Amino acid sequence: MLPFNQNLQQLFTIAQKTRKIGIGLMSGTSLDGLDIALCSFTSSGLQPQFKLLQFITIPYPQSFKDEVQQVFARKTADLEQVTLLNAFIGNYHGELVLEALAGWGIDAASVDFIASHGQTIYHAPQRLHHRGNYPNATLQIGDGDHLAVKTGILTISDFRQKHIAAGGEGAPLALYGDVLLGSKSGENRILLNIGGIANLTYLPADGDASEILCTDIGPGNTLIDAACRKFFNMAYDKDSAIADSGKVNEDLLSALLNHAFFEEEAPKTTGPELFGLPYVEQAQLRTGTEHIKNEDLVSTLSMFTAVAIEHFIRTNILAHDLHVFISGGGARNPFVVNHLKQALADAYIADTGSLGIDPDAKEAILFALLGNEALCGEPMTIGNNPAVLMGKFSFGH
Ligand SMILES: Nc1ncnc2c1ncn2[C@@H]1O[C@H](COP(=O)(O)OP(=O)(O)OP(=O)(O)O)[C@@H](O)[C@H]1O
Ligand SMILES: CC(=O)N[C@H]1[C@@H]2OC[C@@H](O2)[C@@H](O)[C@@H]1O[C@H](C)C(=O)O
Repeated sequence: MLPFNQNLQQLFTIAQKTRKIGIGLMSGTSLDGLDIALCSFTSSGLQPQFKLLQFITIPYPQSFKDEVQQVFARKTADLEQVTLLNAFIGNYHGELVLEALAGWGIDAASVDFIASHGQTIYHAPQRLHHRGNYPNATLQIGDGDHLAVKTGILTISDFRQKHIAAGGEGAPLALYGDVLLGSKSGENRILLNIGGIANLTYLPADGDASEILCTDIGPGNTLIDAACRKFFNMAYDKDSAIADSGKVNEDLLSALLNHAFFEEEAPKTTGPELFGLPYVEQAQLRTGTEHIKNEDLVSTLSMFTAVAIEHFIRTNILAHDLHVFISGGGARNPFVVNHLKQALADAYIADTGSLGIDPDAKEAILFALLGNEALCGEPMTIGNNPAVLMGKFSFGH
């Protein structure tokens, strides 16, 4: 036999294993920390036998958040900073994986793969960039080679590019995990994730793939967090204490809800590039609400998130007997969740914990699952969504 790259042999061996141990990594738009989910898989595809073995979120230090914020969702940024962060984040995430493994008393050599989302720094689907000649685009940094070499573990990364290459917007990828882990015959389900951006997957009771819908909805916590940072020097509105102490400004709320994105047909994606503080400031100028109390602003932004979700569900998902399962940090925001419970009074609403899926771990589990699919799955056809296996392979040696 001619000599060949032994990494390919390793890849083949791992793909053939009947039980794989994989780590899913998610660093979301909230920039709160790195979510690390250690999972085991004994199959792929429509009946994934999967177990969450360990989960941790390692919070980012403020200095790291500040460095990423310099380039995050900004139209102009220091290109040197982007370049440095790409390598730095890959290596840093590798260190955090080793730290988590040490904390769990698990040897890196017993982990078959890491599936890493990276850090989104800019999301630019055509519906946002409006530059005719350019395709849908998105950029996640924290290169997989650095993670692989740091940990010595096969790393699969940069999942979103293939989705775009196959006709999608690069998100939401939750579709693939939600269909596999969240479907239940006989129950109309919505899996709602309230992270920085809110998204949902609708899974109809009859499993009709043409009815399944997975889309971003609008802001999740991103605007609430931005206002808390700016006016209260706090990372977020813990247990919605600030929103509860303020009053919703109805004029500003109407102006915030008045954007073409909300009328566009789903599936669609968005990000803090659109729903950032400048969006709020423009709505305040239009309505003469620049001087409302900071507490009222946080109340109004929290209601904006809640009402955008409620409207989307009411107008797009006409099924009855809805069971809504919430995940993401927003599941712990009582102001938002209580509004949804009141406004969607006919629906059963709980967090994904009641499905056995830790609400904080759900997105990291998704990437572990996508990594497992990349190794040994088959492309899934779900309606008109891209039917592709995603992710790029990096080797530790
Ligand atoms: N106790 C709490 N009360 C209110 N809000 C909370 C609480 N805990 C977390 N959050 C919110 O959840 C956010 C973190 O959510 P999450 O980790 O799901 O975001 P993310 O993974 O960055 O999002 P995405 O994947 O959508 O980009 C925090 O920034 C905060 O706004
Ligand atoms: C480009 C990007 O990073 N998008 C994220 C973001 O955070 C929530 C929402 O916007 C979602 O579309 C996506 O993440 C999840 C994991 C997804 O792809 O399903």
